[in-house]
Amino acid sequence: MSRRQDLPRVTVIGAGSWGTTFGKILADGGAHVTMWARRPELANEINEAKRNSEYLPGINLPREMAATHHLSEALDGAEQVYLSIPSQALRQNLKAVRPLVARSDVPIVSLMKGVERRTGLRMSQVIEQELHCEPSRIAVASGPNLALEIAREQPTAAVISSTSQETADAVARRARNRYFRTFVNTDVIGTEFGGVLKNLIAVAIGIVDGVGYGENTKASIITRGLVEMTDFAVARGAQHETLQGLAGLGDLIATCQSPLSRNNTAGRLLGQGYSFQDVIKQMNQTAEGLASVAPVLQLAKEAGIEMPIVEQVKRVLDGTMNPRDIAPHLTTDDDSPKGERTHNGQAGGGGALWRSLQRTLDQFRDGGRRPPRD
Ligand SMILES: NC(=O)C1=CN([C@@H]2O[C@H](COP(=O)(O)OP(=O)(O)OC[C@H]3O[C@@H](n4cnc5c(N)ncnc54)[C@H](O)[C@@H]3O)[C@@H](O)[C@H]2O)C=CC1
Ligand SMILES: O=C(CO)COP(=O)(O)O
Repeated sequence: MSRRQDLPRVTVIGAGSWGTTFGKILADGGAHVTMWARRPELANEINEAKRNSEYLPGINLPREMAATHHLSEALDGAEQVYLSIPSQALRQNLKAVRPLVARSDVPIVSLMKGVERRTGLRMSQVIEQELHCEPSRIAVASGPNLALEIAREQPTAAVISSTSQETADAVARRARNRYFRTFVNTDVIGTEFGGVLKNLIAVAIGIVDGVGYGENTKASIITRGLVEMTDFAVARGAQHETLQGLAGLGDLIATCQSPLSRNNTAGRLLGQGYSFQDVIKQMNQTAEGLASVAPVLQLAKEAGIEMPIVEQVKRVLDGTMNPRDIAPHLTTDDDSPKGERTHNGQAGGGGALWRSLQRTLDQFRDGGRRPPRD
């Protein structure tokens, strides 16, 4: 594995579709990227053919990308570490990563969009626990980021979030290039939950698509889905505006519209009548939403938040609801008409004032030199 000594070194753990695409983003942005792949044959293919034909068919990878299946080799000298494996496998992998990330100033960046099924924790929380690192060292990347479109270099925006403005800025500067623009924010909770929750709404969209329902149904689910996402995330500590940004509305639109989305695809198969077990067998890539439904509903219950769409996705997954019945159930099933507004949508007064204060503060802090806020 040869390395250009003059380039900044970054490591991506996980060489699936998003890990490899992000590696390409970083390499095209001027870094030397070392991918860690679980399987040696995939590492060989990336090294020798500059391809990852299973996950990114037809894409040529940059010369500045190398790969290894040895974790210690992958992490050697990394200035930033990006994590992109299925959320349910993160904790066990971090146990092996921990002794290898010796420097305490290396930012750790989550590219993942799931919550841990057993604990309900977000990925940044799992990282904090397993790597014993300060939250300020952790960043998350999210947004409307369908891997294959970005690998084809189609212009895309994303948001990098960290509780530390400095960490968010450093990662955003590294993770950008001519086709990939990064904004920043400091709302890690909202940014992570945006990515988790839009997957669940995309499963719902897939289900009604599979049934054969049209655009009214889908637009209704997307709109009400955003309300559910916002109510949930704000109740768990997010800022309302984050859910209106790239990591919320932006990603919701991309994922609900695209047949490239694995969550959308899984939903479509369910809507066509396949059982949950059949869908799992047919999916050869990660559909995070399927594992996130139960922990999200548990967190919603604890926060006293109603999520009728997500509830019904769970019932379809459990086989206790016919996918055809999902559409009439866009609100909870009582007779009283519901107000359309989100629980937390009273942002009109206090929220607007807060936003304008924040913008002013940002301008003072930034002096225009930082990546823009999402
Ligand atoms: N593909 C996409 O368009 C995007 C995906 N994401 C997120 O990125 C994360 C990773 O997803 P993808 O790369 O798309 O999934 P993928 O299914 O394409 O790849 C997953 C990778 O993890 C590896 N893996 C599977 N089980 C593992 C284990 N137990 N230990 C270590 N490695 C394991 C696989 O071999 C594969 O290399 C997910 O959280 C997903 O939500 C985020 C944005 C875009
Ligand atoms: O997160 C994504 C796009 O932003 C990818 O969505 P899927 O995981 O459903 O493919």
